Parts: sequence; structure tokens; C-alpha cells
Amino acid sequence: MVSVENFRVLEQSQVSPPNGSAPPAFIPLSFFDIVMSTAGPIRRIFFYDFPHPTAVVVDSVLPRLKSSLSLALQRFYPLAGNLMCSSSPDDRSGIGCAYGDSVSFVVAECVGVDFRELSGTRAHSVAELQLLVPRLVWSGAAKPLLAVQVTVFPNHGFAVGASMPHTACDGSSYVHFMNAWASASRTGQLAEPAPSFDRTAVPNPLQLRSVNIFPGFDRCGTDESPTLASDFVSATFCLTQDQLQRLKRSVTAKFDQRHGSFHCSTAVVTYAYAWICLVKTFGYAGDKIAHLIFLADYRARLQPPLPTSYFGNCIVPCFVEVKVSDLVGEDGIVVAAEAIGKAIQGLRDGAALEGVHGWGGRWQFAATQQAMTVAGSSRFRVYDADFGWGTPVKVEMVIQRAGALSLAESRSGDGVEIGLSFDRTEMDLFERHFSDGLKLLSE
Ligand SMILES: CC(C)(COP(=O)(O)OP(=O)(O)OC[C@H]1O[C@@H](n2cnc3c(N)ncnc32)[C@H](O)[C@@H]1OP(=O)(O)O)[C@@H](O)C(=O)NCCC(=O)NCCSC(=O)CC(=O)O
Repeated sequence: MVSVENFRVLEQSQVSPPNGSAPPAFIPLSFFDIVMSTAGPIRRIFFYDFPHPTAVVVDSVLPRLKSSLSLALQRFYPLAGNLMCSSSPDDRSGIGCAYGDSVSFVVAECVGVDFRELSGTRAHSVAELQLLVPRLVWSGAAKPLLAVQVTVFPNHGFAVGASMPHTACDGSSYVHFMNAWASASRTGQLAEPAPSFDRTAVPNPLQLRSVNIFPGFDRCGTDESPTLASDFVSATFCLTQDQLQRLKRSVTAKFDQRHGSFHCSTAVVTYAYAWICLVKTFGYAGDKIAHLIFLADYRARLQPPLPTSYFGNCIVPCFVEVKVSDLVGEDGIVVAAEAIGKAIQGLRDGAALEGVHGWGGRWQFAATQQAMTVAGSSRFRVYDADFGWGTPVKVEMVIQRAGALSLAESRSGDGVEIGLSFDRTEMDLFERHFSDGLKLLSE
């Protein structure tokens, strides 16, 4: 078990882009950056098997991780910069980059810990995971956008934790950076496509300029991890390709074509199935409306589209509401999939931005209703992040709220992985609903 007693910081340093390679710049925040700025930091932990003593990690792994991080920052230089936002809402907020910018790089050691358990799929403490991700500390003008922590588990492995405030970028850009850093470490070269920071084609339907429209914004970047009960745990649930196909068939077999059609994708059935299990776990009354919020990548959906290498936020929220009795009923998966599919269809031809005035209110209301939210994507390729010592044995998003779900491709390549956090009793319930539903599918 990771506790403060068996966890110690070995080194705290700063990593900069190579000398003079990142010239001073100011990159204005886009509409999407400002909208997402209160969403809290993105925090992932990449676990690697590495059965060697700490000294070997320090001598051979760390120098390469640092030099490749420096190389990656040459291209992703805004991540070494600071958020600039004056108290006047008229001043444009942006990312300021200056010579000498750097990223905090912490090295820690964890002893007497079951590395397998912490990097496994079965329930493990979220408070322990929190120790493996670095804190982003905002103080005055210093508002860093990336912090890195490498934690060594002697003779077992190491974990690379990276935190970025959502103001800097969305999940697609986060993983773009991590994969660029990993491939630079593995090959010594920058092989991933260069990021694009060009904001000129990004729409601004609400004419937003500053993050200071949100009271208390400063606290959103500073990563104050809540103190969690020791029985608040995180676990990973997998849906194999075969199970996904069965779920898709169970939807399409019953879907009433008279109501129109939609593409019953992997994302649709995964969200639908997890949502039903979650609603059953919380045991809501049948007449309550259940809420789901998921995010859609808007790069390819904009007219004209932005390149996939666009770095920043380009995501829009999708809101889905279904009555609990319909979700937990016999055809719940059909009802949920149809409602989610319709929300995805509604993203076509730039239509999502038409509802932009309602986003804030809908988001706030759904949050009061314990909405299920989805982070990550099964298309991000988080398991490609090989720094030169093999692919991750586990990639975990740190989730501090019951009802928040994270998604990734499965490590084996067969299907998807769903990460969730709950109190242990709720986790047991969720696990039972999840496996019972799949048993029914195979009958
Ligand atoms: C809105 C969506 C979830 C809807 O997904 P869907 O799969 O249902 O719909 P779609 O139109 O995109 O794709 C439909 C079908 O097209 C195919 N398809 C489309 N694009 C593909 C791609 N890039 N790779 C592989 N397949 C693809 C698939 O066959 C899929 O069906 P099939 O699946 O049956 O094969 C998705 O489009 C999307 O935007 N995903 C990214 C969401 C995202 O960025 N989340 C992170 C937010 S930030 C965040 O949360 C923080 C963080 O992550 O760090």
C-alpha cells in the first residue's frame, strides 16, 4: 500500500526545451480552451514493468526520459510556458512562452508496494494513485501547464505521471504529446506529426477572450487533490471485441427502424452499457431522469476542419437524458444507445455550436444530478507510449468522483477498457451489474 511513509521524493528538477529552440511567443486561448478551463487537470499514470533496482532507473532511464522530454518540448513548447491571464476580463488570456521556460520533473521512490495491484485492473485505492501524479501549483504569474513525475518501484517497475490543466489542451492533444515524448525517448528523434498551434480557423461563437469570466478560476488550475477515504477505489472493466459485437447486435436486433437509424458504434454501446450499470449501482428511483455528458472531438467536424495535429482544446459536450425506468428496463441498452447515437448525429455540419449558449447551464444542472461523464477515448492509442522499455502495462486516469468514467483501447488490442472510481461497496455492486449483464448476452 502506498502511504506517505513508504513514498519519498528523490529529486526535484526542471526540464527546458533545448537552448534557444523555443522562441518567446503568446498563443491566445481559443473559445474551446476557455470553455474547458474549469474542467480540472488531466492526469494519467503510465505504468511500466522494469525489474531493476532504483539505481539502474536513476542511471539509465531518467537521463533518457529527461533529454527526450526536452526534445519533445522543442515542438510542444507551449507546455513549458505559463498561462497568462490578467484580472481584467477584457485582456486576452493565452499561453506565454519565454526563453528559459521549464517543466517540473519530480522523481520519487515507492517501496514495499504491490506494483502489480496498483497497475492492475482490480480495485485499488485512488488516494494511492494520487501520490503518483505531480501537482500543478499555480502561484501568482507562474501558472505552469505541465508537470511530470516518475515514480520508481524498485525491482518492479516505474510509473510516468503527467498532469496538464484542461486549459492547455484536450485528451487528444495530451496523448499526442505523450506519444511524441515516448517516441523521442525510444528512437532519439521527433517522429510524431508536429503539433499545430494556429488558432485562426477556430470559431468563437460567444466572443470569449478571458478565463477570468469564471470566478475563482485560479483554483481550477491548482491541483488540490481532495482527501479521499481509503475505501474509495478505482478499477478497470474490459469489453472484448466479441462482447462489443454482441452488445451491438442486441441493439440493432431490437432497434425500431421506424424511428430512424444511427451507427451503433463501439463508443455508443460502451457508453450505453456502462451508463445502465452505473444507474443500477446508484439505485435511482425509476421516475428520475439520468444524465450523461460525453465529449466529442470537433476537429474533423468543423467547417473547414482542423488538422488532427491541432494542439489545444477542440471538443464539444454532448448531453443525453433518459428516464431511469427506461434505462434499467428490458430494452435499456436500445433506449440508451439510440439516445447517445442521436446526440452524435446532432454533431454533424457544425450543428453542435448552435446550442453553445446552453452548455454552461446544462453542464451545471447535470452535475447536480450525478451525471455520468466520460473522459478519454478508445482511439487515443495510450498504450503506444513506449519510452524504450516496452509498452505500458497499464495506463490509468486518476478519477476522483463516482460517476466519472474514463475510456481507452484495451491493452491487449481486443476491445476497450473502462476506468471507474467508487466507494468499495458501490464498486462491488457495479462489478456485479457489469458481469451479470454480459452473462445474459452470452446466453
Ligand atoms: C463523439 C464520438 C465519441 C462518437 O464516436 P463514434 O465512434 O460513435 O462515432 P464516429 O462517427 O466518430 O465513428 C463511427 C465509426 O467510424 C469509424 N471511425 C471513425 N473515426 C475513426 C478513427 N479515427 N479510428 C477508427 N475508427 C474510426 C469507426 O468504425 C466507428 O464505428 P465503430 O466504433 O463501430 O468501429 C467520437 O467521434 C469522438 O469524438 N471521440 C473522441 C472523444 C474525445 O476526444 N474525448 C476526450 C475528451 S478530453 C478528455 O476527456 C480528457 C482526456 O481524455 O485526457
